[in-house]
Amino acid sequence: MIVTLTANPSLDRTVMLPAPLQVGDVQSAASTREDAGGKGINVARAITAAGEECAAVLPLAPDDPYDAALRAADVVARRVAIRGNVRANIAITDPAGVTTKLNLPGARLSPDEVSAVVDAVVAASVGARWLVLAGSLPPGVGEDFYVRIIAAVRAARGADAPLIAVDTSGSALAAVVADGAPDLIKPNDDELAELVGVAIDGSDPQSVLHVARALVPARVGAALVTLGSRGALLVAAEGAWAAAPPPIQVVSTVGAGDSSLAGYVLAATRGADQGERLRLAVRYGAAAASLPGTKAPAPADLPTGDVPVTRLD
Ligand SMILES: O=P(O)(O)OC[C@@]1(O)O[C@H](CO)[C@@H](O)[C@@H]1O
Repeated sequence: MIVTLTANPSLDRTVMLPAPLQVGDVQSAASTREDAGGKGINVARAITAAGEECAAVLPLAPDDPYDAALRAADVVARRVAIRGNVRANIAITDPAGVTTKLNLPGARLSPDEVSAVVDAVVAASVGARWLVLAGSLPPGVGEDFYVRIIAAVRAARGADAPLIAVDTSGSALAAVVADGAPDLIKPNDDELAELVGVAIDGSDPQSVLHVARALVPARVGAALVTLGSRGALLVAAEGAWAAAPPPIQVVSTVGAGDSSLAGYVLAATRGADQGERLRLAVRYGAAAASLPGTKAPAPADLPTGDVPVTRLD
């Protein structure tokens, strides 16, 4: 069983343009779509589509329009009732796959709502093998929110606590790395550079590895560093690997990182070694990038091309 938390879900509206975006101009869209989004929901959709048991915890007002999209998304949701409404995030894509994204802050949670989310994650984590904490934090929860969740789950579950993966950025990621001892983080190269405070050349695997090694294994169990069209790096205690994606036609890059994380967790749950986890992560990321909007990939969407995995150290 895998559990995800989406503290800050979003109704993802994707506007598909027939030509590149012209900032400041009027343009007609070719089509639009709406997905129940937010990083933990996206991870849960990919994991569920792969046939693994998964529950997605999220704060959600009972009458929120987001719920209709969530019901269509085919995930087992554990809703924590709140008063505010889910934000709507906008993505604009063009025929070349260039994706422009506008993300809103999200609804503020009251202290009672924050506690209810923590309690819901602790309750959902019974019997879970992985807990995925994913996405930005909404106003009101505090930048150490994921640290608080990790501590609560580990205190409640003890030796049976799930492995914990975190996909976030900025101060929330800094807090987790400082005090949360997560089993896995999934930054992209920009997020990793901001975290460590040094420039990274994403085209040079050794540059990424050097920076990630400042964290792994001293502060986090492993780092899955996604590099967009260049693939990803996995840095673990026992070694580091790089993998390049197969050629694909990019449609929308929204959710590609989430699908990579889903691929890693799926492979880990099935007992795969680190190299195979990275390979599946890259295949899932590529599949998501080849789909429109925030559509999560199913196994049938995975690219058939080769994904070479190279050992780095
Ligand atoms: O503001 P956050 O939580 O960092 O990102 C939110 C978001 O961009 O992440 C997903 C793609 O990764 C989308 O479904 C969603 O709109």
